Amino acid sequence: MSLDLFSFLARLRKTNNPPVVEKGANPLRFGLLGAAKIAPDAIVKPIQCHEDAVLVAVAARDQRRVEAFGRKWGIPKTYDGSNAYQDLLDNTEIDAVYVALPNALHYEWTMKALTAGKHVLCEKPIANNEEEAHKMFALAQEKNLLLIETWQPHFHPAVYRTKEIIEEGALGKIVKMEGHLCVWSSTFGKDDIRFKYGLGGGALMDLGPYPINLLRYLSSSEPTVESATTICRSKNIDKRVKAHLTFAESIPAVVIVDSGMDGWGPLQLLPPWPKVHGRVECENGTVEIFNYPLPSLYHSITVTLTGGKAGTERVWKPQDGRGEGWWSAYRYQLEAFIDKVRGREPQAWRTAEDSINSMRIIDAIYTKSGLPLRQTSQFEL
Ligand SMILES: NC(=O)C1=CN([C@@H]2O[C@H](COP(=O)(O)OP(=O)(O)OC[C@H]3O[C@@H](n4cnc5c(N)ncnc54)[C@H](OP(=O)(O)O)[C@@H]3O)[C@@H](O)[C@H]2O)C=CC1
Ligand SMILES: O=C1OC[C@@H](O)[C@H](O)[C@H]1O
Repeated sequence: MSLDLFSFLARLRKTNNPPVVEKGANPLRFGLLGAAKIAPDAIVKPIQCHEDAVLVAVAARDQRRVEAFGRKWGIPKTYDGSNAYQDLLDNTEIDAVYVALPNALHYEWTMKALTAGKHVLCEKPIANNEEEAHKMFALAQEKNLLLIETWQPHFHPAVYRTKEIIEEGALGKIVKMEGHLCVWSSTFGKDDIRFKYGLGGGALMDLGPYPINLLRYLSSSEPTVESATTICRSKNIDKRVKAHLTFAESIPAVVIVDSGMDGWGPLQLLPPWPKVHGRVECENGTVEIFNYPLPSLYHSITVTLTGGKAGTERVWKPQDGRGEGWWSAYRYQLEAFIDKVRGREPQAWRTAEDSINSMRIIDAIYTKSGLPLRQTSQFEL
């Protein structure tokens, strides 16, 4: 499939500025915990273009900031101050919340949201550690509410297509795998939540879910962690992590994440080419997906057969099923969430087990590398 620049830019423009659609009779009412940087792309815009969802409120600590956020995104109700998040949860007109808080607060506010009777989409990683993840999903089950960790690549048809290529069988069995997510050091400010141990920081927490989940998804198997090495930027805050894993049938794999790649050029002011690919080597060839974390921005799926013949695909919408070429992975994810709440079978889903295992692997990598697990929340129900 060739990549025509005009349609590429037109698609991207629509992904970033999706149409605001008319809502149905009784849309699912969402509240947003935290006026976070990720929120516009991950939930505000997807809701704008979903006819069965409406964002009714946002809560943030600072009044000026939350009011500005509410105005910018047309959110009718704002909550501020030290009780803002709980005030939003006390709003009985809200059906579901999106938790966009630092990792260390995911447990507390998901537990509180479930207690308040809300369905929850919680940002990745779901918790500080596996122990917390177990308790969160146990409460969701007890309350008969939906809880999902938002790892959006799982919902994008390009990532699905990569799995399908492997499962079609022509490439033969998987022999080895690698997954990368390495980004420029200037991506984050010095005070970023990702650099604070008490907020659940660390490159593995922030970036690790991407390659770990990609390889689990593509191979439909769970790994054991053999070894891991880290480079830290400060005490207990990993900047770069390299982990060796073994998946089912003894498939070796390597996962590399880095939150501090050097720039290049004068004073290293220019961004490096990010390492954002997953590669699966099989008996008869390899498949590589470039930019699986943000496939709606751009991606490529390249299959190279042993002997040299290569082909590249780009997949923006599913062959069967709902979706538009301009939908972001977050939009596909919201579609699945709403399908599930409404009792319909979603096109893709992430189970409790999936998220709990993801935390188990993160914990195991920290342990193997000699770094402590992220601290369990002090919050008790
Ligand atoms: N799925 C994805 O593609 C992505 C997911 N993420 C995830 O989303 C979450 C938020 O990340 P991001 O948007 O980058 O982060 P931000 O720093 O922009 O947002 C964090 C939010 O947490 C709130 N907050 C509450 N307590 C604290 C505290 N003690 N210190 C700092 N902030 C606090 C702030 O809320 P307030 O508004 O109340 O001031 C802020 O809005 C993380 O879990 C991250 O892993 C991030 C990027 C991409
Ligand atoms: O979820 C994320 O996706 C992309 C990364 O650059 C970012 O740090 C992370 O939070």
